[in-house]
Amino acid sequence: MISVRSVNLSFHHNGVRLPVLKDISFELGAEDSCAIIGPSGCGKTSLLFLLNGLLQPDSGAITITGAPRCGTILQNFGLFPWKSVVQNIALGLSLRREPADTAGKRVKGLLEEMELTGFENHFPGQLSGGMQQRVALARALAIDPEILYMDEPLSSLDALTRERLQNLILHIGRTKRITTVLVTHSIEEAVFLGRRIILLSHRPGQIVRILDNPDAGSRDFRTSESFFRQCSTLRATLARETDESEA
Ligand SMILES: Nc1ncnc2c1ncn2[C@@H]1O[C@H](COP(=O)(O)OP(=O)(O)OP(=O)(O)O)[C@@H](O)[C@H]1O
Repeated sequence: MISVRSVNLSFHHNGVRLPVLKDISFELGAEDSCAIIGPSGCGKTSLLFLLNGLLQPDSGAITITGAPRCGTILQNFGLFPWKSVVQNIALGLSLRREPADTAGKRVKGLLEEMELTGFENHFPGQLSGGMQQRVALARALAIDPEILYMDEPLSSLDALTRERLQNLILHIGRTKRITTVLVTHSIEEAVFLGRRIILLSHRPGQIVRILDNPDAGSRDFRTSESFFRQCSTLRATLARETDESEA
């Protein structure tokens, strides 16, 4: 469904070309769940932006079959502080000029699903981090996406809220049959949510390894032996990669 072939990306800054991603190739199938992890500044967000079309590669090709509907959750939730919960959730629907009655029903359903009923007219600044994240999730889900891109969606949350929302993302991905692509700094989160884990090197980011993680996909996985084993493998690979780049 998503095919990335020999993709290179660089930015130009003050007349200097800064290579950011180098020779990236991978494929994801429908309903796959993928986590992208790597050192700070290695190009994870840039890769996500290439996938969702916000950036174009210098060379190589990204092919996504079937023109699927895509939702994106940006770092720090990306909510509009001056818009209410309802207005934030309805944003994608308004942009698509969805009739008010269908949009209203959809938003009401999502408010219930994300346990936000009663907070319709609150502004993001009046909500906890976990609630803001549920608003961001509701907004991304409002357009009924087939692919959901998430850029460190849970990084600013406390441990338990983070686990609850990881469970929610897992549940949503499975029940709504959405392909999910998640950028994260957390080894545990990558292993819990990614059936395929793409590990990038230091900038310019190259794929060091794609780890198959077929047991991801159930809540119980978090406490299983296989989970801890996969976390150790990923941690060791990440540490090795960081050491080599700093040597
Ligand atoms: N628009 C831009 N113009 C110039 N340089 C940029 C631009 N966007 C990103 N960069 C640089 O490209 C590199 C990769 O950035 P990116 O945000 O993709 O990395 P990241 O792995 O997501 O980082 P982090 O883990 O810190 O969030 C960084 O060095 C960043 O400073």
